[in-house]
Amino acid sequence: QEFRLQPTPQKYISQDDSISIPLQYQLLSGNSLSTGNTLPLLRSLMPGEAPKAGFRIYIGTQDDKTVKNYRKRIPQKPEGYFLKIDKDRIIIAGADERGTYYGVQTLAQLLTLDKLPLIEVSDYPDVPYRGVVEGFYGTPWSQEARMRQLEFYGRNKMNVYLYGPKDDPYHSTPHWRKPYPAQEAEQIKQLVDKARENNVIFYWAIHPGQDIRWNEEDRSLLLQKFESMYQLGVRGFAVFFDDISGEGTQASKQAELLNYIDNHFVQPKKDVAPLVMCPTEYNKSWSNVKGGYLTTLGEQLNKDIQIMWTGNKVIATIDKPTLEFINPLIKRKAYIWWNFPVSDYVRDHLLLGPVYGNGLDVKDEMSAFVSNPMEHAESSKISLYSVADYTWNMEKFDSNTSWKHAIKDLMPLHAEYLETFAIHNSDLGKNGHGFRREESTNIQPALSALLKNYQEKGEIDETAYRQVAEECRKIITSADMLLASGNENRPLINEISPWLSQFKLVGEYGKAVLDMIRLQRQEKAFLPSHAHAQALQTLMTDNDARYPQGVKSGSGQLMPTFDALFEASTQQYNRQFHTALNARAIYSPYTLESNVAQLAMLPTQQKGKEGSVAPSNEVINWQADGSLTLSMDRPRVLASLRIDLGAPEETYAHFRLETSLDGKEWQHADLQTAWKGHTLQKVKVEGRKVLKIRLTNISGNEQKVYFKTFKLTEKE
Ligand SMILES: CCCC(=O)N[C@H]1/C(=N/OC(=O)Nc2ccccc2)O[C@H](CO)[C@@H](O)[C@@H]1O
Repeated sequence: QEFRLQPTPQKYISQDDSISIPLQYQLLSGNSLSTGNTLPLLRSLMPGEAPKAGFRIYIGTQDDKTVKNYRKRIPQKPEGYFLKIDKDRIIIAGADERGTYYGVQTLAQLLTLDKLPLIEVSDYPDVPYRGVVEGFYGTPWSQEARMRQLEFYGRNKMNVYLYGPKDDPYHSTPHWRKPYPAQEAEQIKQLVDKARENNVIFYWAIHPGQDIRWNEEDRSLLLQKFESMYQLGVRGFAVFFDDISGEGTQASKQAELLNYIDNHFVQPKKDVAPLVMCPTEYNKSWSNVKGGYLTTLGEQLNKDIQIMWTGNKVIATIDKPTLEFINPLIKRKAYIWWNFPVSDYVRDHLLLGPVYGNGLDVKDEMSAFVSNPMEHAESSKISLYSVADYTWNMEKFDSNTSWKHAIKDLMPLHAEYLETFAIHNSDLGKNGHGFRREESTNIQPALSALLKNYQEKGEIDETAYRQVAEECRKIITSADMLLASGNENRPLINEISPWLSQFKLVGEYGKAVLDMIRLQRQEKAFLPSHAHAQALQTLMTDNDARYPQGVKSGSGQLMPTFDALFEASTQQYNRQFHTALNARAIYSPYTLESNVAQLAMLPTQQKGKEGSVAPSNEVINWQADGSLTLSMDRPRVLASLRIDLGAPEETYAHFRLETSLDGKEWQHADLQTAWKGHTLQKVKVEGRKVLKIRLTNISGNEQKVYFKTFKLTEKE
């Protein structure tokens, strides 16, 4: 693709002329820039500063006399800037310090061209706060990953990063009251310094709700913790009340605490960004408007306190009606927490597709738009690049153009291969939130034409066949090219390599299945392709041992089509040659349904005769009457069932275990008698034929348990 500025500027005028990049220049900079990272950035980009040089660079904010002649050209918007490149000078004039910094970031992109175009850019962001909330369940990002992220945000004009990883014990229960130990504190300080260098506001979030008490003591402990973070350099603070139950959920208490923090900490400090809070009712499907939680916050919270919102559901795209619902209730513009590309509820999938589905007409209805990303930091950059683009200049946002450039930005030398990989690894698969994404859009018409013609008429659509064969070749090549891409983006390849290996198998499987439908009338030649296809199916399901969360690739369109063609051609062959070849593609025959949200996200796995639900690494808040149901694709005879809730014996008395052959009639299975003294229950289900297994909390109260083992073995 041709060159573009990222994000798309509000106004860009080109004189269709250019100059060679000045090797020497005289710098006239305003006093306002004497601190901060704007001048260091400029000097790192253009090292030829010389007092007597003819070429001049004028840089400053609108109060500086160095840019007073251009004052009127500066957009009067926060973070706005005016950038002009002329034959003998460059002017970078910002409405404020961050705007000037952004002007330099835009210049940095132009300096990657062979010659500097003579242009004028008048630019500013549509959405005031733009960035990322590290707010997912699962392995928090590493220090190195976070440092790289902050540089990425500086380059893409994102101005906030909210630190709130659910699994950091000092962010949430049990240690939110305690200061960080020295080592972790030093790491936070490093991040804060890196954020300042990239003009990003580092927000530190606290998640006290699970056990906060509404008293003087906890309030002062929370303020002391904020004070200790302030000493580390933190200048942005957030309080998250999401995913909690009990006392902590009262709106008036939450408002009282937040106003106190605002009045006694944020305002008096003068150099702290507006306080941000995440409400307990943070999406429409969970809100009970009549209950008054949101209106209480709206009425009682100080006006400058920001209130987060994920939309009509936990995972949802944001459109005008979404904001027309929430803004009047909270009496301010919602601070959008967008739960994409977060994948902590579909950890076997990578979400690398385009950012789409959010309204382009909502720039004035939100105070912020921050993305909750995947635990895979580098992989998340495909989406984050587009979020930066969307929030800076919303009306000009083009999902597909942005996606292509995001990929080129991530791996310029392997962009075409990464694009092939990304387009086939974008859907989430079935999940508890019901949120899906398009996948394999480039080849989807050929896949459905090929399958339709074959299934309905037993014929091969030659055009579709050729296109699918070509795509399989590209898939195999792309996987190898990316795995062998060396150090272009080693951190990215380290994250995605399990999926790259799986992706290659998907390509091979497609080729084998195409051979099968081609050779289906040839009694001997068909067999090796059938055998190879089965071998590939086995290899594609075997990876679970190495990766407990599972590794799925091409699960939206490619695999369902290839599996359907495998089954149809084998059935056809069996009919024609009176054989009994296995005509069932191996895929996980187990599906999980649960109304316990933290369980609903867990993938199921099959290894030979073993079927299991992936273990969870967090405490499960198993609500009263909450249940988990494991369903098979067909009735199977059990040899054993092992359940480990990581809790003492008596806990199992709170649960009822049942099996069913039809999903209607349920038989009790005894959890208690199986195994004295250990937490691992070996349930006596020997020889029982089941279609479904269900575990229910019948205690009438919420149970806190671990979900360590839920594993069945089938009889041979
Ligand atoms: C303002 C947004 C709060 C939020 O989204 N919280 C979590 C979140 N909460 O969603 C739930 O469904 N949470 C939940 C519901 C009931 C019981 C326990 C957790 O979903 C995201 C995707 O899984 C997680 O990454 C988030 O940390």
